[in-house]
Amino acid sequence: MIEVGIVGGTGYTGAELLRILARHPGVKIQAITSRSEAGQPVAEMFPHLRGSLDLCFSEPDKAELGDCDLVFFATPNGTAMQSTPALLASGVRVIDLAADFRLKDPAVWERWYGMPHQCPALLEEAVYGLPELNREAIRDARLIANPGCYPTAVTLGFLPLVEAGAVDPSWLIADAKSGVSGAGRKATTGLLMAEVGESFKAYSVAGHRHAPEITQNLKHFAGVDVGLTFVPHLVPMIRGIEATLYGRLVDASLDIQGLYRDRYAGEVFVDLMPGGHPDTRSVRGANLCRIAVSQQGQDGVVVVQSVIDNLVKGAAGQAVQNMNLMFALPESAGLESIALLP
Ligand SMILES: NC(=O)C1=CN([C@@H]2O[C@H](COP(=O)(O)OP(=O)(O)OC[C@H]3O[C@@H](n4cnc5c(N)ncnc54)[C@H](OP(=O)(O)O)[C@@H]3O)[C@@H](O)[C@H]2O)C=CC1
Ligand SMILES: CC(=O)N[C@@H](CCC(=O)OP(=O)(O)O)C(=O)O
Repeated sequence: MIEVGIVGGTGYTGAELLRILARHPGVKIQAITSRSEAGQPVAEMFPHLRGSLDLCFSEPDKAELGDCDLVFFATPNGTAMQSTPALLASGVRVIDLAADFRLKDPAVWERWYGMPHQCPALLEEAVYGLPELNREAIRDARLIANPGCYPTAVTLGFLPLVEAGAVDPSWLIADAKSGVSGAGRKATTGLLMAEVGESFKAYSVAGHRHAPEITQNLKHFAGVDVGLTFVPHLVPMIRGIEATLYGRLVDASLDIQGLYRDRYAGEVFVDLMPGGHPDTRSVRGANLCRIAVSQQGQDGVVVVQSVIDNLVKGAAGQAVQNMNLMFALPESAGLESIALLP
């Protein structure tokens, strides 16, 4: 059994890790931290875990994380980088669900996250945990930077086109929409039901911190600079991201359906639809990115629709997929649940 610790067990991604790991056949949860709920039984806060998990929350500094095989950080940006060097030194592997190790350039990190990086020497070693891109490197990694939610939907949506050089890399548009759980569990006026219900708006139009992450990914497999316009929106639903992506085909006669089919052949957690319009509820609760691709008109504009559950393929499910690879378990262990309808 892999012995795991979770730092930040009361947040939405931490709770989702607990839901998945409580029934994972190869995992024993050793420690779950919360500063605000330390000492409280986890199943008292999360009754859906009654009978599945018999542990109390503990303070992060008392959780004996150094005895675990793996520690997940489901904490705000800038938290994992404080304790990751010591954990790695004691032989513990780390998966950070936040952004601390996603950007390779510490100056870019500081510009977008507003704080200096505490361990820039680890940025080179950290493996970006998108299995469909980095599967082999993930297997041997000590430190995984679990991708952001929008970057997962957008990168998987654009990947086949950009990797094949099939679109103009200087003209890529990502129009993305997220449910409110993407903003975490902390109380915020702007996330009250009366504020977000029956309304729909764009935000961070001047620049969002996921833009450099997506650009870093696309540039990596395009081999050239990319020009990306990324606009996130907040929609009145709880879970889910829908990203509508636009590119200009270099050759309008390209078989784009075939390109996607070949790229994602054998990928259990990417579903290419033959057409139609994937909706977020078709992936709710599932570790899946569902994609449809089409061409509009004769002028070579390709439109990709990519949907994920932000808390599953966009966070906790992807983290467990990475863990499975790191510990040579079946990649889909613990991740077989089908989406919930309605
Ligand atoms: N929500 C989403 O869809 C996604 C989130 N992420 C990222 O995952 C991370 C967690 O997100 P989410 O679950 O939504 O966040 P939440 O705000 O819902 O939860 C944060 C958790 O971290 C704990 N925490 C806060 N500060 C500290 C600290 N300094 N030291 C230790 N623990 C701390 C909190 O518990 P307590 O205060 O009691 O200790 C809480 O359990 C974030 O970095 C987020 O950006 C990534 C992809 C998607
Ligand atoms: C709806 C909403 O507010 N979404 C968050 C992004 C989700 C997130 O938690 O960001 P990471 O994936 O980088 O951790 C935002 O726009 O800041």
